[in-house]
Amino acid sequence: MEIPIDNLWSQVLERLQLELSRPTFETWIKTASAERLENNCLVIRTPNPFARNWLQKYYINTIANVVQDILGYPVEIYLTVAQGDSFGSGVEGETWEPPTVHPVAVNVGQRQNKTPELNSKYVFSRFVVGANNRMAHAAALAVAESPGREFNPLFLCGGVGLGKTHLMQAIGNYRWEICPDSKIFYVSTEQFTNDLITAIRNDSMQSFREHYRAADVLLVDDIQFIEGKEYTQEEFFHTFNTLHEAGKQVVIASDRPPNQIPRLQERLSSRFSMGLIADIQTPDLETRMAILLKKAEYENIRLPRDVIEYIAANYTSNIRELEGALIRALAYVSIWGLPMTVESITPVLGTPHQKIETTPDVILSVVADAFNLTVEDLKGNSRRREISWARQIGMYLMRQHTDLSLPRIGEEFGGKDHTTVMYSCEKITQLQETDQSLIQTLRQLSDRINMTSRSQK
Ligand SMILES: Nc1ncnc2c1ncn2[C@@H]1O[C@H](COP(=O)(O)OP(=O)(O)OP(=O)(O)O)[C@@H](O)[C@H]1O
Repeated sequence: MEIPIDNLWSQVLERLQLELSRPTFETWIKTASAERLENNCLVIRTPNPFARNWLQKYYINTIANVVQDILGYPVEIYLTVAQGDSFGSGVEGETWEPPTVHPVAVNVGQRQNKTPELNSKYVFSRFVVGANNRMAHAAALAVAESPGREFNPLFLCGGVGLGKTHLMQAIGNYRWEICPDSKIFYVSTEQFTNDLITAIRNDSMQSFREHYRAADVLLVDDIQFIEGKEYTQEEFFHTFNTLHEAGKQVVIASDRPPNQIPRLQERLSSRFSMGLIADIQTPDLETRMAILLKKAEYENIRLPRDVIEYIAANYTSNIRELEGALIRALAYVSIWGLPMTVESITPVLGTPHQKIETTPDVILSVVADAFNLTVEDLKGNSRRREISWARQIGMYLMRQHTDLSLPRIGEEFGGKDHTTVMYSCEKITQLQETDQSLIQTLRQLSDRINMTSRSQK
């Protein structure tokens, strides 16, 4: 017999209250409610789109595990947004929808599990055209309208997070709109190499070649990673030639022009240059503001002009970071019920040196919570990999967020030596030079530390 929904939810709350820190529980879990349980799907209602996104990102697995424990069978969790959310955003009764993706038919050798997909948000209508990307945009549109003609290959190049993937996938999405049967293959260079290795290992080179050479439009991302990979270059050269000769479109994205990719075979470099090389520069202030406006428009949110200007002025070189800043600002004001003003969002977007007063306990509990550990784990002596990793991150964050000396931080972590703290801080600092996801994790943890500290004032 099915358990009544209210009963189920109160059991879930009881369990989560024990598992999660108080601020996390109060902010994200307590404000949500269970709506119905149907066909092994539990629908949970959240107060606003940001709470939904946050739960989706950080706590969906924890909730699913607890529900499974209680019910004795696995359920899928669907998150919806309550009518009339606290932003007055006009998003009414928004329901959870699975993201629309266009799966690309892939069947190379044994590889069935990884299906590259096009992001349905990466369309031309969502791309803001400015002086920095005008040519790349026009070329992409021309290719989308008549593939295999004028610009073949189209080689898009530009720095990190400036819209290469967006434009490239917009071509794919556009083609799909017009011609749903066309074979659009989007692949990262790394994936191409992995497919090749799998095909060699499984003795299925024939199907690997047939697969890639059947594309109507081949979109290859991050081609700079092909450097020095002789066999991948060889195979890609032949794939490219076959497609090009058959009048099929190839679009390539890279963080630099072909002639600056080291250890790239000359014949490939010259083929990459025989169509059009269109570069994307960093956007100017007006374009960055227009991007924020467009983003807000799609999210149904009204943003004051000075807020847009403030964010755009502070995030100049990477649009992914610009978007991230907007999302963080929105989450912050939503959670604390603040008005959307420059003053409200400064603490969360301010410079890293702007510290909100916090305590070691807050940092310990935020870090423990984020890694599904306990504060005792962080203070203990276990050398289990996940525990020492979380401990190193915790030490680094304590150094960043407080004025405590290295020995004092060591004490907070159960009496560790100051050299251990120093080593951890140096290691985490160094890793950030190459690890984007670590930077993001640290930023999210910093936000949570700031939010929690603010709530305890
Ligand atoms: N002109 C634009 N208008 C609207 N959104 C944009 C624009 N340029 C980039 N973006 C957004 O910025 C984010 C990063 O873009 P994208 O992933 O395409 O960058 P990229 O150049 O491929 O980065 P990487 O080098 O890391 O692969 C995406 O969310 C994208 O939608």
